[in-house]
Amino acid sequence: MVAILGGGLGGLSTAYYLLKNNVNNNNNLRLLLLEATNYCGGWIKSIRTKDYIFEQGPRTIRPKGITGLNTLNMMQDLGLSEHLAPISADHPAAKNRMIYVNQNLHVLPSNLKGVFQKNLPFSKPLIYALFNDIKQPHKELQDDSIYNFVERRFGKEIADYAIAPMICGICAGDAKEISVKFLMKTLFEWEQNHGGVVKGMMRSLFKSKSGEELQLSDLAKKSQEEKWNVYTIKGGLETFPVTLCEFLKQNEVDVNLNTRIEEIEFVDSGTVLLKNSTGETLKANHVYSSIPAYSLANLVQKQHPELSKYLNKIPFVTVGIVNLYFAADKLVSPAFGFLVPPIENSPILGVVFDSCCMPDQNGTVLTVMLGGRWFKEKFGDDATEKKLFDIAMQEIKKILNIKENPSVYNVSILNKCIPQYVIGHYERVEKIRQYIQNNNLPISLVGSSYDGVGINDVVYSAKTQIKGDCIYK
Ligand SMILES: C=Cc1c2[nH]c(c1C)Cc1[nH]c(c(CCC(=O)O)c1C)Cc1[nH]c(c(C)c1CCC(=O)O)Cc1[nH]c(c(C)c1C=C)C2
Repeated sequence: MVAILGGGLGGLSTAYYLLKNNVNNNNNLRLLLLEATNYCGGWIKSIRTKDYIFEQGPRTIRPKGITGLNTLNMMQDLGLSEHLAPISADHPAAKNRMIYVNQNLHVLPSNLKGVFQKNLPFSKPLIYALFNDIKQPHKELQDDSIYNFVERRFGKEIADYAIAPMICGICAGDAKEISVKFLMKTLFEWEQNHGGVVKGMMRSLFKSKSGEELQLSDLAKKSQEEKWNVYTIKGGLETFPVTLCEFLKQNEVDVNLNTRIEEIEFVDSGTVLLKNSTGETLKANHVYSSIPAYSLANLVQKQHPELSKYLNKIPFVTVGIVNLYFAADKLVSPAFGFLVPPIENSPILGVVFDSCCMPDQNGTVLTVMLGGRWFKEKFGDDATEKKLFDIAMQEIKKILNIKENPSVYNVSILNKCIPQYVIGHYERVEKIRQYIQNNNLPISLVGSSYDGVGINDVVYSAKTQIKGDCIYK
């Protein structure tokens, strides 16, 4: 029996690929998914009514790259093809991404032409950043913060107004702490191996590309032909984990809700005991942990304090989400929304214009994101939903010039929801996996704590982890 800890997208995807593996290899491995709460889907949660959808976690998925195409293959397999709502590259939600600087909203360039023009708040056309890169001397490093790297190669304005807000949008984190390898591994390697980004890029143009071949589903091919930028799911993103969970149950995966594991004991390389909160002990041959690294740290603390210490070194941040529904239509211009660079020292991280990104919404739907890396600093230890709502309203009235109050709203505090891949993250994860291997522990690590925080990354890391675990072949 294989046990899967956690019923978020990481755990569900792990069960899905283990099931596929069973079918492909004619195995009959029993699969048991254990979820501590009464819901499968983790942070992906949608509140739907006939007029609006409030997304409490992620809202869009990227179709591109091997990880994006892989998720589309899974979507088709789950029968979700007709439920997807693509946003094409020329849609305002794809083109108009803004930042709020010096009390003004500025649209970021979205095409090559824009790179040659001067766009506020930048003092020069962005193309000048490449000259900066060519001029910079070589600096040998193992890792660096993404902010330092971009400031060094492309200048402070790009670091402050493009990269730092983008890091807020992706992981609600501080670019001065996040590893450059999180988003720019290839660029960093070009700098380290070839002395600069432009030099590395020129050399790579003459090298043949190699990568994993992925057989594309019709849906994945369609996304390429129609040039999708991102997509959502009609009726809310929650449809994805809910459908995936149903698929697993129909295929005889045991999904146990309200089952909180409190301790893990490794007996030998093929036996592991999972003790739950009611004092019951489950025996498995292998366990896949998709729960946050800090939760796993608690479970292994007694038997493997060193492993627990490494796991606890992966920090997480809390995000406040304020969803707002206004009956009036088009209160904002058509755009994806805006981000506030940390240098502006605002109480909010950004706002998504959901009614522009998602179909079938009457009126105006906005989501204000607050806190992240600065949650405690801005809101203290006793942040209340009322406090977050008041701040969100005050900011959107000021920035978007909205006069009315929302007809409906929802506030969620997502406690420790996004892992932070701080400097040294990848080496730390390597050390954790090395410890597991050296001690022959029958456990594999999946989920957002280790190999990528996005939806596509989480799905893909479940697939690659299972492929690498030779015990099932
Ligand atoms: C709970 C809040 C979340 C914030 N980021 C994420 C969540 C769940 C996760 C996330 N969002 C994006 C990515 C990148 C890769 C992907 O899968 O699409 C991840 C992992 C994309 C994204 N979401 C927002 C922005 C501005 C971006 C950046 C890229 C883009 O322009 O598409 C909206 C947004 N998310 C967060 C904030 C603070 C925010 C602000 C408007 C945090």
